[in-house]
Amino acid sequence: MNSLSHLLKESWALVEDRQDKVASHFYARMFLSDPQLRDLFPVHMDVQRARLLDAIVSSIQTVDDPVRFGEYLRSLGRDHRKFHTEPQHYETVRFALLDALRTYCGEQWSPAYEQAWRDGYDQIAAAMQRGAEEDAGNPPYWHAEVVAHERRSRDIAVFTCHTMQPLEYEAGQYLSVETHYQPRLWRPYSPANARRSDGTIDFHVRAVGAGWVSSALVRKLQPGDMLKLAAPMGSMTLNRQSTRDIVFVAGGTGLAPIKAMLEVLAGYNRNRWVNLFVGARDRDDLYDLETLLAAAERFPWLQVIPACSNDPGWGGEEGNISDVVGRYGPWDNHDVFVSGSPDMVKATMRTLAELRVPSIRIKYDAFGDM
Ligand SMILES: NC(=O)C1=CN([C@@H]2O[C@H](COP(=O)(O)OP(=O)(O)OC[C@H]3O[C@@H](n4cnc5c(N)ncnc54)[C@H](O)[C@@H]3O)[C@@H](O)[C@H]2O)C=CC1
Repeated sequence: MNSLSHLLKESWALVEDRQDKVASHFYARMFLSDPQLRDLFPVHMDVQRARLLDAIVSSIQTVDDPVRFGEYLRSLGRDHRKFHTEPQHYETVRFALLDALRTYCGEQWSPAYEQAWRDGYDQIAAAMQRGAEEDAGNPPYWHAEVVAHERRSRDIAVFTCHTMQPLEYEAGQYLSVETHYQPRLWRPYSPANARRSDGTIDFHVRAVGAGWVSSALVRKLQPGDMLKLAAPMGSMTLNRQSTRDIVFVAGGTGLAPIKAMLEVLAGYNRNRWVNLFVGARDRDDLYDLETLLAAAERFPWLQVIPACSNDPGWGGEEGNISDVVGRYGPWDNHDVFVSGSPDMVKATMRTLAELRVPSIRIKYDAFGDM
């Protein structure tokens, strides 16, 4: 660890257990110095409170690996164009961040910490601004009209929208979505299809307890509604050069990006065997099984293994998908893609480690509950 990242981690550890208070102070300072910034955030700040600070702190802590995170930060900068972020906003955030840290570290704050946070923040801000500049030819976000909406289970919906301008993304990536039912709350979802020439995109969404956006997308959204979609992010994409067989592991609506990659493979694959493991709580939640089984009939290289974790006797594999994939191994010579809740991803990574799958062959994009 170089000294910059050591100083950042050491100083963050001093306030980590009071991060709620650090966040409140940070937002208060930010809105005080630039009241117009308040308009960029949702009405109910409690939902948002942890997000921006979390993102900054975890980004800053990656400064010791600029190659790996450079692209991530640039895409974050592109994504932030949806907020109409201006260069002076980065200054305001920097001021508020340092003030919050200084206040909560108290006497333990030192000039070395101050310099480390300034340098770390400047590096991420510069990478994000570069990303935003490179994307200047695209709109800050895309308008899309909902053209179809279907409830597939108690709380899962599949809907299709049509973007007014072309939106380029790679199968496996995600983009943030905003609906007028929950203004200024952006949540990430993955297109569930390869890019189409007609500009339509499918999304799979489950309404989860506190997820206001996901609930609105499942329960209120209807054809004719408009959505905003921000720039694509994420690195869970296919490598066309690879000749290795593939294992896809999907938990719940984490199936969406995997289905998009499967569609891309359907266009060119001849000789890579593909095993698709799909986990759901019960039979009702296997909301796309018929389409997947039809694809397996059509493509001899595809095998679909569905499993239910909470539906004893449903007639197929039982248990968490992370365990089911382990029962079918070894997978040490495969490219593996994992998509689902953060806990599902973690459990699957443990199984894959036990099966000695090299981590360099595993791709995942973990993002929080939606
Ligand atoms: N909608 C989208 O476009 C995308 C969604 N996701 C994520 O996928 C997740 C989908 O959630 P739900 O549909 O509610 O899934 P869920 O909670 O119903 O879980 C589905 C299956 O995943 C496995 N699983 C869940 N928790 C596990 C654990 N702790 N250990 C091992 N296996 C576990 C089990 O096999 C379970 O049956 C969300 O967290 C979402 O953020 C990820 C990528 C894209």
